[in-house]
Amino acid sequence: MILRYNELMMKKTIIIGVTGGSASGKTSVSQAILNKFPTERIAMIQHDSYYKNQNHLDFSERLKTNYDHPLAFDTDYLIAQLQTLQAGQAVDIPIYDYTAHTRSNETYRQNPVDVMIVEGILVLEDKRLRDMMAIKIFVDTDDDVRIIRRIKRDIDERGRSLDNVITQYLSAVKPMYHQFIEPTKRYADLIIPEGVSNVVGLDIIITKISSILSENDEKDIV
Ligand SMILES: Nc1ncnc2c1ncn2[C@@H]1O[C@H](COP(=O)(O)OP(=O)(O)O)[C@@H](O)[C@H]1O
Ligand SMILES: Nc1ccn([C@@H]2O[C@H](COP(=O)(O)O)[C@@H](O)[C@H]2O)c(=O)n1
Repeated sequence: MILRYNELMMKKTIIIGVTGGSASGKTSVSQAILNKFPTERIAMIQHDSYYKNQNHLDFSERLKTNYDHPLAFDTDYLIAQLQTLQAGQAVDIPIYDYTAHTRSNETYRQNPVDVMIVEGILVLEDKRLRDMMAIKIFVDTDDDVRIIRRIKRDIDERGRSLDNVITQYLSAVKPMYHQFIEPTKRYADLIIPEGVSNVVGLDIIITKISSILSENDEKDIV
């Protein structure tokens, strides 16, 4: 009985999934949440950090990968690293290079935190990952808004041409969204239209996280 009581009082990292289509505003929503809390209590891991390593492929071969398909990700590694964090140990997370279409040689150290946001287009697609999440959020933004944002971002930040963004959008991003991402909306606890502009939606999430952190503080006192 004492063991059961101790188990109940143990802190375990709460995982919050934030998904939605490409350029829907997942990162902006996650960042807006992070900004409200101390960095030692809440952090974000991006599924994109776990795109498979393609160092063994020529650049021209890397361009043929479908980056919007679940098989493009090493989700097993993400799950393993989340489990390590939940066991109270730090992990070294890969840093992805969108211009090279592969992992860089760098990693960054992530310490365990009370709340971990796991962000990405397919984080609700994998049942094992979904089952680790206490809260699941879908950022819902119209396709036309997303493609406009994506054109701008991919040209400014990810080393792409306009032709390249349009071809990739029509051949992979759009069909994969409808096949794999949009169907995961049904698993979401909260759907946030328009992402970070949705002040009420953000307030609800921030209030919920504040109460999770307060509960954890009470466990510290006991
Ligand atoms: N509500 C919004 N209004 C205007 N621009 C936005 C909004 N949300 C995101 N953006 C912009 O759209 C781009 C993609 O947003 P981001 O949050 O990185 O999306 P995702 O993580 O879903 O790909 C960024 O340039 C960001 O500044
Ligand atoms: N080498 C890569 C890897 C990924 N992408 C695209 O990134 C999108 C996911 O990132 P968001 O920030 O938009 O959620 C995804 O749609 C991939 O197409 C890429 O273009 N190249």
